[in-house]
Amino acid sequence: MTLVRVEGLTHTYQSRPAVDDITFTIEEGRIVGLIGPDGAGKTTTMRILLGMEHPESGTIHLPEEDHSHWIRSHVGYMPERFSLYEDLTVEENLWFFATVHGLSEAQFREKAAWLYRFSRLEPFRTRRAGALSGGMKQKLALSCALLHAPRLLILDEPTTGVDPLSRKEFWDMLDTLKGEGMGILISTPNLGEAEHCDTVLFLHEGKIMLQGSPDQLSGRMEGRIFRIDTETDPRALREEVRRMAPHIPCYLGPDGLRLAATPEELSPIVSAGYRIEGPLSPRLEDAFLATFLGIRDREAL
Ligand SMILES: Nc1ncnc2c1ncn2[C@@H]1O[C@H](COP(=O)(O)OP(=O)(O)OP(=O)(O)O)[C@@H](O)[C@H]1O
Repeated sequence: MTLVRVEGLTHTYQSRPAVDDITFTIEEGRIVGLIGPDGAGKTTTMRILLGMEHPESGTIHLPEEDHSHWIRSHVGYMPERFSLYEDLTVEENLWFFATVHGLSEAQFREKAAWLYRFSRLEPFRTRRAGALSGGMKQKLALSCALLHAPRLLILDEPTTGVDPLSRKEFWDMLDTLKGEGMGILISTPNLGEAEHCDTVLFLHEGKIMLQGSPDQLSGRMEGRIFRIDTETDPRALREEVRRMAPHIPCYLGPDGLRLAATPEELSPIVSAGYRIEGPLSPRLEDAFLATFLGIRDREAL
């Protein structure tokens, strides 16, 4: 079932579009990722969906006519900044949010028991939230957002600044929730996390530059990814290639300098004597970086 359908959403701050004509849907049991650098429009998109900001144009369809009621009843939200009470313990924070959502004490006890198992926060229930690690704080914030059993979760950069192990645990939790049918909208500046999403929206200056499943997006680069070994100075090599072929997106990867181009476009580099390998099997990161660098280079030319 479709939980949210957004069509042509546009919002401007001081005559600069923060969100520019974006359209997407969120289904039950699916994770939609808003991927993009700082200022791309991820938070603004979420704030509009939550009714905190009124879009200049575009429409939002939710399963109920009364949007405010549906959002209050069925949406769990984790804002970008830690928004819990640092002086309250883990349990007191959970209890506070349970009362906000009108849970009875018995309902709270049942839900908290499940959340403690789910988030593995049980041993820390009497610890002040301010004394938790970054990863545990995020698990507590997620637990608070889950107390009223939402159907849709909106998570604004929940894994930024979180250590890799906690980040993996956090994504495991999201996969479990997805398996139970929850729809999830998550934002991140981290390209690696996009692999976990069913649909990825790559935003740049408020516009969707790429949209699709990770396989669809990497598939677009089939036959277009090549590499050169960077045995000497990788950055110097990148600058040299950019000088020879300024319109070809190239970026340093773990296996050398990667180039996104057709074999014909690579001919000036081959003629200069560089040994180019490929085409390689494209990664999702190739689709993002080639698109982003392609736009930036076009703007610079
Ligand atoms: N309240 C505001 N007033 C003016 N400009 C704003 C406001 N909120 C956001 N913007 C601008 O809108 C654009 C999109 O910001 P937004 O916060 O949605 O991006 P983001 O992708 O979430 O990045 P970040 O992670 O930095 O928040 C940016 O250029 C930002 O400066």
